[in-house]
Amino acid sequence: MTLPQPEATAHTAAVPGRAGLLRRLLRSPVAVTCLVLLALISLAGLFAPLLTGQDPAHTSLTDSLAPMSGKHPLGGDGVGRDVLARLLYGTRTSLLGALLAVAVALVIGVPAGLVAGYYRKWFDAVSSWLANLLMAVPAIIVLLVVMSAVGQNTYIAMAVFGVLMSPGVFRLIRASVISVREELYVDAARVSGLADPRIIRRHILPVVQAPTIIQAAQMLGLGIVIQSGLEFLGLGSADQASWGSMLNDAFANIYTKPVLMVWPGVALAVTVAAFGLLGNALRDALDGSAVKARRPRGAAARKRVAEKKAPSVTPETAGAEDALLVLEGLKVSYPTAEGEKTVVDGVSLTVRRGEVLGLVGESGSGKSQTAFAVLGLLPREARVSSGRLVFDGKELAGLGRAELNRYRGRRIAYVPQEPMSNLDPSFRIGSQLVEPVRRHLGLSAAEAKAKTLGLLERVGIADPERVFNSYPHQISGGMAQRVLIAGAVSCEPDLLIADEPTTALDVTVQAEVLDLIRSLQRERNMGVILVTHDFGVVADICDRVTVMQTGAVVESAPVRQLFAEPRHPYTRMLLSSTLEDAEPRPALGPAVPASVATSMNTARQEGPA
Ligand SMILES: Nc1ncnc2c1ncn2[C@@H]1O[C@H](COP(=O)(O)OP(=O)(O)OP(=O)(O)O)[C@@H](O)[C@H]1O
Repeated sequence: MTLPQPEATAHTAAVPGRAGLLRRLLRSPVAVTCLVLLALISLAGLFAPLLTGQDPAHTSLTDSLAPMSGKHPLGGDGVGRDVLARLLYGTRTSLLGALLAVAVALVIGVPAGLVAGYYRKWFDAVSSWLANLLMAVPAIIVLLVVMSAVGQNTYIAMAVFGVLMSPGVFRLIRASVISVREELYVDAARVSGLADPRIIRRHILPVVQAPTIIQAAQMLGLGIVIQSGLEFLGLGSADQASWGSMLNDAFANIYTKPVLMVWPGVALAVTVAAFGLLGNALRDALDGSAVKARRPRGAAARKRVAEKKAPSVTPETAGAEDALLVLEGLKVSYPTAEGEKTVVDGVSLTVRRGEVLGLVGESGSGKSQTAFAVLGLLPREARVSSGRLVFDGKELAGLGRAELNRYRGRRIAYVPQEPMSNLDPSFRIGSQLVEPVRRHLGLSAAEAKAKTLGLLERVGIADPERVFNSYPHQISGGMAQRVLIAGAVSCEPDLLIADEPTTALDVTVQAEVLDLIRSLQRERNMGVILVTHDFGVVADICDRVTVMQTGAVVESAPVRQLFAEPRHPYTRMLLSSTLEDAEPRPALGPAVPASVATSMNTARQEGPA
């Protein structure tokens, strides 16, 4: 069945890619000026032997403080060395020294920040402690000690300075990774079974590259200043021309020939300012291209039901013969300042093949936490214990991430609440859908594309080719949810977990998306866990319902039975607040009584529970 597609394309603007970034950068006069200046300075250093025939280290007492002449276009310094030659060759020393320091800082800081931010745990604790320690050490003292130990070698000093700058890079990268690893599209990538290195390469690195480039530009300027400072203090290599050593010589002759200060001073000021301003221009150009607003997952619990908890009614027990998923005694808690807070308390449920299980309860009752526990997606700080978590006869509790990835995406799929946040804004939809298909089903690129286009058509997208080539911001929310449903069923999963899949959509699109999930479920005989707080949705498509209150299951029953005879006071309270005055009628057909579904749809549209 191909569904109608009422939702229109939201935007048609192109996503700014690398070419877009360069274009924007080149539109900034400041950036262009800085780039031109830095290119000229670099070329001057590179082609120094062609630009001057003088040896920068050659001293001649007769040329001491010589005025400008054909032989010495910028004159001679205190010991008769050619100032122009020293300026040109000094460019090499300054730029190479700064580049070395930045390279060392990035080589240490970037991988350490990535690992600490992504994996956290002991590595994060140890590396953060080391970073704090290094930042507390006064850099100049360390450099002086190193130079007195290893001799006056500028490059060794700059490599050590790179080590001292690495904590800054580490902190920046770690903070960027932590903010992006909680993004829903990163969770979605995990759920689709992608391995960590791939997630880091595709979803994390593109986000951290912008701050890294900006930081590198700033550090280059700083590196040049520090390197010149050391040379000015006379701590550099004596036989090496550098802007710092030129300043040192100029300072010694400041009263007799003050102009000697001008050349290295101008070179230093222009280069450092160009790096700083280029960093700012890069930041401006990148602004807005990283669409990374962090969205909180799940809503905070709203008002608690005043009603005292009654004992649970027909709690779910395992053991159904055709059980696809058996969860027993799941407990999830979080450490808080007031002690441990239990948010899921002994939840048991069973999903059979081809069955849609509705998981209902008010906001904060623990539905999403239960679903995330099955998916292995709970935050690291969560303490999880469960008697059993058995999927298709295999115990999943305690499996490592790599083993879990054999199930996630391939056999257990996930449809999230907020479709847009689950698509990475920097990649085309096609590439996001094709990758898990290729990985899990081992298809070639062409086969995976053909399959994906077929799926997009199947989920009711009228122009699959266009959507395949679009970026997420170019499609509507309803279309994005169809895309995610296509992605979820692409590897033919046995179990689909849909966490409030229609909450973020408008009412007309909600019904279509529910229809789609139901028809795909029947077509593929999938087990489905549908997390919702909406009894109308339950009535529409569920076979059985499990009701949760404050982290525990209070009632579990076939859907018709639950609507006809709700036994737990909490279920009755939820139903009455949903149905208002509507009377549930006895069953009319094989699924939920049509009248119940209709009345509840009406209630749902008129006012939510
Ligand atoms: N990282 C966390 N740390 C502490 N408590 C948390 C954390 N994540 C969720 N919780 C708490 O767990 C409880 C259950 O949350 P959950 O998201 O499962 O509720 P829900 O029933 O799905 O509600 P909703 O429909 O609003 O999403 C809530 O009280 C929530 O505040």
